[in-house]
Amino acid sequence: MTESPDRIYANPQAQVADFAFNEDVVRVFPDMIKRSVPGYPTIVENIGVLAAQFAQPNTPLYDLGSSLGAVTQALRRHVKTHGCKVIAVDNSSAMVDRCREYLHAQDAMFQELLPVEVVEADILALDFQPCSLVAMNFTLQFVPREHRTPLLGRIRQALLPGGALILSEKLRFEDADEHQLLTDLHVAFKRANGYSELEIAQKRSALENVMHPDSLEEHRERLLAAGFSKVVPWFQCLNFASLIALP
Ligand SMILES: C[S@@+](CC[C@H](N)C(=O)[O-])C[C@H]1O[C@@H](n2cnc3c(N)ncnc32)[C@H](O)[C@@H]1O
Ligand SMILES: O=C(O)C(=O)C[C@]1(C(=O)O)C=C[C@@H](O)C=C1
Repeated sequence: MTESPDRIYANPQAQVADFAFNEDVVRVFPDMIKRSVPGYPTIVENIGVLAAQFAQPNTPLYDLGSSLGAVTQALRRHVKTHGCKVIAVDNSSAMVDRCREYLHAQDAMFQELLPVEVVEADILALDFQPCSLVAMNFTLQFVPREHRTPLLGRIRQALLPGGALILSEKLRFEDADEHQLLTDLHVAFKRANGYSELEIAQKRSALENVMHPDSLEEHRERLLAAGFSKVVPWFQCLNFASLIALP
């Protein structure tokens, strides 16, 4: 599949619109997320590896905010548990359409993959089935803050004993110096991946009203308040981290 380079913010814009997961973003998304999120390929692949340890026979695995299905594909590469299926959910119709195309291509290439259902829906309105794994890879940061604890509570209620939530997020840091250092290093990461100062600045302003990262401490407290018993960080690269939360 051809991968178009992300040039969305390459030219000066009189007014930078709020970031949206629309067709323009869909076209460049694989390139955009790899060049923007330090550790993204490692996180995605290892969500598959971790999921295989938690998946239980005859249960669904959720990929919430699935975008083009990168996590769903990793789940299908690694989870061999009998009777599992993946439910991939996203509320962007542009993402869902392209995700279905990618997954059909994967179906045609490999036999015996877990079945997948791609659902166009708001994860806040989802009726969760009892499940053994939920992955949210850089999705919760786009959910309005007041909806985060109730959503995590519903996920906790749906998780079967022995299951897990894998939650990846951009982090902010409570210590101002630490926050500044890791923000500067993230900018250096984007620069090293070929983004110009203009692209970095315009994307920052596009995300400002749309994406609201929390600190690791806030995540831990919220997950415990939502009923999870244990929160274990398993990955951090600069200001991006992934956690395992156990029911
Ligand atoms: C940064 S992307 C996720 C990347 C993807 N998980 C991956 O690993 O490639 C965030 C996704 O969450 C989706 N999203 C945001 N809020 C949502 C909601 N309330 N319900 C469903 N999907 C949502 C967006 O449409 C977008 O595709
Ligand atoms: O923080 C940034 O600058 C980002 O580009 C992050 C981020 C994300 O974490 O989801 C934001 C939007 C795109 O989906 C890709 C990456």
